[in-house]
Amino acid sequence: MRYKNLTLVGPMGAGKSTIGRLLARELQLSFKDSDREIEERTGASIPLIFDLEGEEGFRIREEQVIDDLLQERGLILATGGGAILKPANRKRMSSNSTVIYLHTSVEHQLERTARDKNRPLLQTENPRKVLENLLKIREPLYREIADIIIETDTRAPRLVVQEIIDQLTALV
Ligand SMILES: Nc1ncnc2c1ncn2[C@@H]1O[C@H](COP(=O)(O)OP(=O)(O)O)[C@@H](O)[C@H]1O
Ligand SMILES: O=C(O)C1=C[C@@H](OP(=O)(O)O)[C@@H](O)[C@H](O)C1
Ligand SMILES: [Mg+2]
Repeated sequence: MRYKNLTLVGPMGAGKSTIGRLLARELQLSFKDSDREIEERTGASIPLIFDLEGEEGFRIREEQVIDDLLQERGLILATGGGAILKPANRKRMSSNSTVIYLHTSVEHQLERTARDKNRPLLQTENPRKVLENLLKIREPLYREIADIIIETDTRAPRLVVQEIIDQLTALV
């Protein structure tokens, strides 16, 4: 195993879930998505968890899942866009993985999330404003923990994967 764990961070629509799966296939590593893991453990969808427990309840579950999953080795972990908010998560990601920030403009985030109703924070009148406001708070945190930053606006998923592999190879 050349790599320790790899964690993908970035805003909604950055492609964390999509790229993580492709990258895991390419590197023959196992793949986990923290949102899917929460859904499997609870038997509830992300929107239902937000309805029943609020964002705060969801964040507690997310922290537990990230802590558990990053105990492993050789894992590719796609996180949710807000996972970097908790200092404990940032610490766990930094110490137990190489962190890859998938950078994406709000314009592309909007395009990529428009048809998907499974992101409770975007079920509003003005998702653009929500994404802009979230990015103001979160962008410095993504940058703070990133070992590698990958631009995704100009690359199809396959090329994002290739760029990640190129940058990882340059790191070691
Ligand atoms: N680099 C890319 N170029 C074009 N579309 C993409 C890219 N990355 C992801 N997508 C598409 O955007 C949508 C959201 O991707 P997803 O992996 O769910 O993002 P995230 O997990 O970061 O919220 C999906 O339909 C996916 O196919
Ligand atoms: O940005 C966020 O706060 C969230 C992002 C979502 O994951 P994706 O980034 O994979 O869409 C999911 O964790 C939840 O809806 C909250
Ligand atoms: Mg995702």
